[in-house]
Amino acid sequence: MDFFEKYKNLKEKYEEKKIKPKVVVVGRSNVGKSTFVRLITGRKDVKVGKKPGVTLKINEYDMGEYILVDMPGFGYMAGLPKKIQEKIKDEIVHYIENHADEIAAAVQIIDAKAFFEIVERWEERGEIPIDLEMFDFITDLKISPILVANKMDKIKKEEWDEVLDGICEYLKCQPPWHQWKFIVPAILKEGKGIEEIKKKIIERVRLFKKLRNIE
Ligand SMILES: Nc1nc2c(ncn2[C@@H]2O[C@H](COP(=O)(O)OP(=O)(O)OP(=O)(O)O)[C@@H](O)[C@H]2O)c(=O)[nH]1
Ligand SMILES: [Mg+2]
Repeated sequence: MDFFEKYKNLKEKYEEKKIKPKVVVVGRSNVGKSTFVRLITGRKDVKVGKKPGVTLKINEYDMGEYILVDMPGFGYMAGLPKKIQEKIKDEIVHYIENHADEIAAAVQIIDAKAFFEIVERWEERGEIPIDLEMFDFITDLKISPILVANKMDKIKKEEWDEVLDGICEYLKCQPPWHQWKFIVPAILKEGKGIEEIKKKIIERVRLFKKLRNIE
């Protein structure tokens, strides 16, 4: 390979890297972020686990059209010192801030059942629940959200609408939930909801590229 060929390859590689949009996966610890990443990438080496705090590093996966970014969980993690929790949250916030103009979408995953308990507990203390804070943070940066209400298997089918409408209200969106295209109920451990999320990711990635004249 001569010098120019080598240079051309490098340049192409660099440009490819530069223009590939990112899709970040965020959520509290143990909500199913890595379960989702494992499903969508098909990679068996993505660790999932019963204990919170399984993923402590930011991991990037090349999905061809975009880069998928698996984040550590934010918020309380049993057995993890508060200082480390704060450090992780700062890392996530900085990553998103520093890459905001490259992020085509944020897949925010919540545990639909635990969500209410946690939100109420924080509000009683007069604090802004971290899930809502994260949602506001993402949307303030003009990043398109995909909110995945996971672990719906823990909720009776006849209560689904009520629960999803409740989540909607917390996000300051008027119910009914299904008028909002960004909310997806899911049971990721059974692969349910994954196709819907994939479709939404691709829609947003393509729109992102179109608006920026990429390709
Ligand atoms: N009941 C139920 N459990 C699920 C579902 N999806 C994932 N889980 C379980 O939730 C636990 C946590 O899953 P992970 O994917 O490791 O969660 P995470 O958000 O990556 O967690 P951290 O890396 O600790 O932040 C595992 O035991 C999963 O099997 C679901 O749809 N329903
Ligand atoms: Mg994880």
